Amino acid sequence: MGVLTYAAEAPIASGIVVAGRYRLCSVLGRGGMGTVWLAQDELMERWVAVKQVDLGSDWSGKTARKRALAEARAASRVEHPGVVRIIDVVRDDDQPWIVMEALSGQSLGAAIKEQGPLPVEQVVRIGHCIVDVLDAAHRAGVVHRDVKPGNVQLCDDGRVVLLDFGVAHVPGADWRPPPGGFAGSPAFVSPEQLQGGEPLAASDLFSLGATLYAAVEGRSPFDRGDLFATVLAVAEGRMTPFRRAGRLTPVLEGLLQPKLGRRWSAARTRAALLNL
Ligand SMILES: Nc1ncnc2c1ncn2[C@@H]1O[C@H](COP(=O)(O)OP(=O)(O)OP(=O)(O)O)[C@@H](O)[C@H]1O
Repeated sequence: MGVLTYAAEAPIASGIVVAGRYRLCSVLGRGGMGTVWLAQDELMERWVAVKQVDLGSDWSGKTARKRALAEARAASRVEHPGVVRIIDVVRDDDQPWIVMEALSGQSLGAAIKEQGPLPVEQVVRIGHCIVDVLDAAHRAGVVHRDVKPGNVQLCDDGRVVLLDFGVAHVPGADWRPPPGGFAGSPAFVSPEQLQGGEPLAASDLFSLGATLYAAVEGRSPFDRGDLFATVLAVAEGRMTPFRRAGRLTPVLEGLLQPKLGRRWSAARTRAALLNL
């Protein structure tokens, strides 16, 4: 099969075949919305990743199916090598599954956990890739809303890929996260997102700032160890002072501006990263 790097990791194929075609092999990762499996596409004879979307409290699977379709459509709308390629959305036993290209490597979140703070040059490169992806997404009308280290995949071939469009906003989409709460991850969301405001491209740039900060400093600028304290730190714009960011500091400060009018745009961020 195609991606040979998986051969060693993939154990004996399981007996579970999804949609008569995708044989589940091993778990690639788990998130709040479901489990991502490495699977063999027995028809095309290649490796794929399939995301088993949790049904939550809706046992009929109707909401989960809408959610899965919305996620797949949002990601498919952005044509960029830095966005995970969606192959299909299939239904098996009333459960929706998103079929994607299988990416090698590990998430940025896993890399930080394993290695601690990453070198500035590496974080500059990651920043470059993700700001480019976000710019493409925003031009396509998609706001990701959950940019964080766990959703950035560092592939073995150097590709940096944005994952998980599960709470992305697309105008006119059929499914939206329930109103009232906020979509995203507390330690990485912008203050305006926390207040449940309209989805804005600028909010993704704030989350990019928090993600790059976490990569270079080893933890989110607002992580206080418990949810309430973390949310308060975001709301009050109190970030932990920089210790390792070095020449990345002005870019991170620009992206992490709590006031929308002062926050750096994708173009300004890209230009600044180029000059570092
Ligand atoms: N296409 C893929 N190829 C390889 N690994 C993947 C792929 N998609 C996801 N993963 C792995 O699975 C993990 C969880 O994926 P994902 O973030 O899409 O799930 P989720 O349930 O939506 O998570 P969240 O908690 O952010 O909502 C990722 O951190 C990544 O390591």
